[in-house]
Amino acid sequence: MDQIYLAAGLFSFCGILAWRYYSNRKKSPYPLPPGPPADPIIGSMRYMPTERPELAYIEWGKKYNSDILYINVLGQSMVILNKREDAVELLDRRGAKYMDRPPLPYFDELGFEGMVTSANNGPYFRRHRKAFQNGFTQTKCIQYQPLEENEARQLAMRLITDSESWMAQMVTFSTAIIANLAYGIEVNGKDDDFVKWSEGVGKGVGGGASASATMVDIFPIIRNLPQWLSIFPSLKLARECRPYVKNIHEMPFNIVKDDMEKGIQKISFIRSLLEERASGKVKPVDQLNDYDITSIGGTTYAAGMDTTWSTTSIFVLGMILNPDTQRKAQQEIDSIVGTDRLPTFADRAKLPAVERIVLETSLVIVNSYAVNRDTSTYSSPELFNPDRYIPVSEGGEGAIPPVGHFGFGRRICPGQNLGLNNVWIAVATTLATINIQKKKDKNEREIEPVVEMTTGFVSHPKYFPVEFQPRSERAVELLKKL
Ligand code: HEM
Repeated sequence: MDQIYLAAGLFSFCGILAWRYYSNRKKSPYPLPPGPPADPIIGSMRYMPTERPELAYIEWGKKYNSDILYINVLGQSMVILNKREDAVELLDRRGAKYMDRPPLPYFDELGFEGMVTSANNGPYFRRHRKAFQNGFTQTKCIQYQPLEENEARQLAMRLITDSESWMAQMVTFSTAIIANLAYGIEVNGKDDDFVKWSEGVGKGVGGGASASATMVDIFPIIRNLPQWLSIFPSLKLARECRPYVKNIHEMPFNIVKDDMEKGIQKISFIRSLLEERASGKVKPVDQLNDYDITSIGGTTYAAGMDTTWSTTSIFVLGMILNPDTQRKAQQEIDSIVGTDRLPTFADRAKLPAVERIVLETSLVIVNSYAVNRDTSTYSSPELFNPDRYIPVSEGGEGAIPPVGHFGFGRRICPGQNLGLNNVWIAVATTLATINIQKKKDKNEREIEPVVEMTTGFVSHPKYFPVEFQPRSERAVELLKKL
């Protein structure tokens, strides 16, 4: 009997593929952009890169002499944009037309069915987007600055005392900020449950390869396989990490509800949504039910945590490979902030060299990799060179800021004010107190970091050893004053 079902399943499956292949071929009245050759039925599947797809797309661009590429895998069409102008034109200017998302079965299997990131335009998308946009305006983000300053100082102290686990300290930093502002929960160090869950969620999100490219995305039917038949690596990974995703949705939400019932006063984003709902002043179209609020909380956690620690890790890499850039920013901090106190957000406008490092760090977020590696926009885009942004009037190149590291148009990251603040304060505080340098082996020889980025929805550098040397005893004293 099982064999009959299997044969029927395979037959229907091939039928669906053939139908998708032929209907797609017929539908195109205009010539398609160039791309890798396609085989019958499976399309260009055998050319699909499994690792670092953004690099393959750049190579295809050169090979087919086009900034816009087309690929069809199993009937699923994809257009790849390698050039800044095209991305801005299509995703910003004509954003209303291109704002929808393809189905993301891998992320659904992982437990992110409710995240706004995968929702298409409609009432659900609009009420979630509105909650984010209202919650994280530039003005609203000011209230989180004392929390961010405090966490950045704790981060610097932990980098000094436990350098080996520096990447886990970055995860702790971003988790501590998000857990506190979203739910009013305090996170205690890298062994806290919330940090462990963040690592589990990060592993699952990282396994998403480029969106829509895992086996689960290509053959969503395999989501029906029972647990014991999770034979495909992406299905197995999504199922392994699903409990962490469930935890970050449910546990903190229940803690907030519990606190409210017990009359415990703690300010948080999720609490403000629950209180707003209870006030009865919300328009029916913006009303959020428990599922909405739980999903908004889980999305805040996942979207804010992984991106922030990835960016701060890239900053560390940039600093050990570019000691002169580091010294220059430290000199700027010393001359503006002095050495008797630590930097705060009040110093931000007076620290342009630090700001340029934050900008340059953003240049390498995978989503915008190709568009920001265009040599007609940046000379030597492969170099970590924050000075490229120095205005022409001050003798610099006056390069324009990168685009796309916070997305585009109607889907632009609603947490960008908060995200940039988190990264800025981590960069400023670390540079003020620590020399970030290559670790030395037992023969006092510097260990060259092997620069390898992970493949995934959010890409980060793989672990490399670093030495975090306090700049002075005074700097350590200031950090200890917390
Ligand atoms: C340095 C930090 C951050 C970076 C680099 C970043 C980057 C991005 C990017 C590139 C997107 C677009 C993804 C896409 O088009 O599929 C995005 C979307 C999003 N981000 Fe961020 N983000 C950061 C921090 C945050 C924070 C702190 C929050 C939470 C408050 C947040 C919430 C979101 C949400 C909800 C979306 C989905 C928007 C939509 O689909 O309409 N992000 N982010």
